[in-house]
Amino acid sequence: MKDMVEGYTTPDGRQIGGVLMELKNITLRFGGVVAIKDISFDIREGEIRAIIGPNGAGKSSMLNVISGFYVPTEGEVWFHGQKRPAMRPYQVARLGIARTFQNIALFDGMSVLDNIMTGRLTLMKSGLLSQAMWWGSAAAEENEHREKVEKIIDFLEIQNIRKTPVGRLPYGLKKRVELARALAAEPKILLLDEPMAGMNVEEKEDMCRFILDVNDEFGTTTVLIEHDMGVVMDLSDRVVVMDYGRKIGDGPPDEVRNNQDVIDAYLGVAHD
Ligand SMILES: Nc1ncnc2c1ncn2[C@@H]1O[C@H](COP(=O)(O)OP(=O)(O)OP(=O)(O)O)[C@@H](O)[C@H]1O
Repeated sequence: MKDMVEGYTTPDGRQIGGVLMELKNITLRFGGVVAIKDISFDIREGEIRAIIGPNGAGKSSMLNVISGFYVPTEGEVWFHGQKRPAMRPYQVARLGIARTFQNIALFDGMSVLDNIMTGRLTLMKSGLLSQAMWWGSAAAEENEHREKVEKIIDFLEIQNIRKTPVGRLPYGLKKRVELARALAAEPKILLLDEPMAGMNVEEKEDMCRFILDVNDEFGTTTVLIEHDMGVVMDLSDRVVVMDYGRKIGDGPPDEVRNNQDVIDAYLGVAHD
């Protein structure tokens, strides 16, 4: 049963905690285009939260508001019980929000290991110069970062490609490396923008398993956009449904699946 203050227990017995982030009456305009219209929802500690909707519904825009890439025209973002001021994306990243991208954004010429290490940049204390010179505390710090990264590499079962340049990897593995890099930042909230896009069935199954295992092992709160309905319904604890910038549904997968507005939106039924 859901307890809106303390959290709730999922049907598979996982304990979901209190509210970690709250989006309050978010509106986002691009000139005359209203990408998001007065949407509110929350994200709870340990939850896998999906945002779905037809093309152009405003899902990526919403993810960009959460990641700080877009500042909403109206409305507020609350994180850890405090209103988040307008920030640059790197400042939001330092708060513990990491993401993957719809189109893979890795450094093709760099090894898997080095790509994942870039995920730790926001956590590094010593400057680039002392790191480059391998000076004192920088050396100790780098060892610590390496250990964390190796743990993630083991966890995501990519040991055998750790030295391979990313450009040589098949698509499904590149997506896994992106997940690894985002995890390297030890995020409080992990944002996944279409993590299964372009994957075959086997790759999708692997990615689903890893997302669930990450949630299990690290307790990471995850927000994902995904078009594959089977995946969304299997993975998520709660789903926000957007259509033409508005929220038309919000709840557990079964509830959302039976919501007539949601069914109409996906069937393309006209609305006012
Ligand atoms: N930078 C931008 N400038 C102008 N309009 C934009 C911008 N980004 C998004 N939009 C518009 O905002 C609306 C929502 O777009 P958004 O990309 O958020 O939808 P989406 O649900 O993620 O779509 P898709 O599933 O196709 O990726 C669309 O009408 C889009 O054209």
